[in-house]
Amino acid sequence: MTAAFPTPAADETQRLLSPEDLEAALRDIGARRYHNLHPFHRLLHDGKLNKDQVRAWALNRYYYQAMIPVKDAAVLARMTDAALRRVWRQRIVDHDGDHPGDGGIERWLKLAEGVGFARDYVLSTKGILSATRFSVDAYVHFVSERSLLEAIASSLTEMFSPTIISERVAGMLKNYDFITRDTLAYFDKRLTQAPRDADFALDYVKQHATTPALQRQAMAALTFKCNVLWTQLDALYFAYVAPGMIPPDAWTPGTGLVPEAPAVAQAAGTGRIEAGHTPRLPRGVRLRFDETRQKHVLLAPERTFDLDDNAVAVLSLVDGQRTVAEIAVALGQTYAADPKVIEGDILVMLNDLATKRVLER
Ligand SMILES: O=C(O)c1cc(C(=O)O)c2c(n1)C(=O)C(=O)c1cc(C(=O)O)[nH]c1-2
Repeated sequence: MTAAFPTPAADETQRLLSPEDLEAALRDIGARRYHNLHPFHRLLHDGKLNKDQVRAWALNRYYYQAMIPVKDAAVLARMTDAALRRVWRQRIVDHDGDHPGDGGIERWLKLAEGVGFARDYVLSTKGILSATRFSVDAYVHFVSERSLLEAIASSLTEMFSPTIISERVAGMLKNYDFITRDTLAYFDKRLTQAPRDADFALDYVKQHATTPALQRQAMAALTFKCNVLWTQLDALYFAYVAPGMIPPDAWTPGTGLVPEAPAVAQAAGTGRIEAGHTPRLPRGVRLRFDETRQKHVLLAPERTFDLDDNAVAVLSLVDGQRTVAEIAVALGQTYAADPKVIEGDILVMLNDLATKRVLER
């Protein structure tokens, strides 16, 4: 099965690397293949995703988080040395916690809830992409079937995670107004857990990869794991960014969420929009055509809302001059429809936008 992995050049295959050179070779794999380089992460960290795309990331990544302790239990089951198990079992405790309400998985659920998901929907894993499931499950199978050295080496992506985590937390806090420090609390603990885990795993690999063949296996295991992470982002990009082809049964925007509180419009001071009001876009909110995704969006500071054709037709007439009733008459003429019926529909739509604070009267 190792044929599936890239074969090193012939003169490299027989050479035993010093532990330092082995570490350098492993770091080089990360420098070229770690998921910080993936375009989806670049968009995520730079604030270029809309809220639904961030939601898709949080939802799918939940499956990775939930399966990490399953993976680590499989690694633990390969260990015949009690001292080794004592160290490794901490990883399971970190994710599961010591009691209900504690641990990394719980903190990831908070992150998913923080971006709007209903907890039960996330827990059900119903909406995750099949490709996410395939990649994560492949990781669990890998550590169950390969040698202990390969299982441990495959966790070495964590050598590179502190950098990406710092970049992600800073970028998301700066670029998305729906993300708070509380929502991202998951990552606080990882900043100390990941280096501790990675140092241990790296020492183990440097000590136990004592032949050229074993060193190649360790490198291939890390390459495989980089691919586990990379393919998850490929799948997210394909489904939710471009071409935006969401597979059957995967999460679609608008589902699995906790309904937004109806009082938000009032709290935001916008008030309900009625037929006689003249709606307008608040300062900083613009109607724009997104060339990449070939659709109209409403661009608000640090947020983007996808618009359907009806919303675009209405918002093209929202100019701070026309009343809702006048907009309904204009659209009634364009579409040869009863303005009163249109007015009712427009009011629902406009008030929904007002609730999201991208429209005011
Ligand atoms: O946020 C990230 O980019 C990131 C990356 C990785 C990784 O490199 O595998 C892990 C995590 N986070 C993480 O939170 C985590 O618990 C984790 C466990 C493992 C592992 O292979 O055992 N990797 C990672």
